[in-house]
Amino acid sequence: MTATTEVRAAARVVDAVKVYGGGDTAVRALDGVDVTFPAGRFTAIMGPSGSGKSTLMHCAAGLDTLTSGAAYIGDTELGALDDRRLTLLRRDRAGFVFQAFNLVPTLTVAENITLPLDLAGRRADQEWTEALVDIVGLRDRLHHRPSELSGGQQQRVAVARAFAGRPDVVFADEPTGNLDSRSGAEVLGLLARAVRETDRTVVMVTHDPVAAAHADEVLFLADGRLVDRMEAPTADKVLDRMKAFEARS
Ligand SMILES: Nc1ncnc2c1ncn2[C@@H]1O[C@H](COP(=O)(O)OP(=O)(O)OP(=O)(O)O)[C@@H](O)[C@H]1O
Repeated sequence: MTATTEVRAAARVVDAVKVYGGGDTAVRALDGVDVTFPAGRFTAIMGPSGSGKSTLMHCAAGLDTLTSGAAYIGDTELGALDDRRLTLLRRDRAGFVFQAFNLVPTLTVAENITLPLDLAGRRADQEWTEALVDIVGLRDRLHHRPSELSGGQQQRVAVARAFAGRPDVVFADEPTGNLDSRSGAEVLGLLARAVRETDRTVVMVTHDPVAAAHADEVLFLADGRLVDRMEAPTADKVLDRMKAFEARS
């Protein structure tokens, strides 16, 4: 971090409420959440199953809409955009890593990495792409197809792809859910390194304390509310915090 005291928000939600359904069966998945995801930081969102983690991430990323409140990427309020402009904003200013790697099987690793840029008609920044390829350690796999890679390698391609367009923020939803612990640790290390070395922002949903420990800060949700946050997390500290929530509920 630099010496500046002002925190620039890569993304944020203000008094975010999300209600699914209506009447007796309505579910209040987010119940008045205020969260800032600081630029240049790796933030993990944790909480028990059903606490609203995915809902918060999807609404912050413009993949879903809030019932009330506001979500911003940078200074742009997502609720003020029509569908087309929202799609463009997601494409140009956000990156995504999901549990399923979502690579295109017929394209090479290199083509998968630059696919979002190609679809947007943007030219890949050669220097940036080269740096990403080195960060994720795929230089000798660039001309392979996804089926020729291990799961961990495929997810590393997805990480490079998410950062390819220099997005303001990369949203990762259980990015290690399909990986063994060693590959998972590698992917998390790469996410942390990409944040550090390229000054990007990552917001990651996880239920795994070991994964959360790779983040700079962990936010804890319970019943759709932000109940705690932890700087410089360790897996043990996160696990203890989670146990305390479970004991209370
Ligand atoms: N499309 C939907 N329709 C109705 N209810 C939903 C929908 N999506 C989520 N919910 C409900 O909203 C609440 C929050 O769900 P969400 O998926 O955000 O939680 P989560 O913390 O990500 O859970 P998990 O760790 O199990 O993935 C849950 O009670 C869930 O059942």
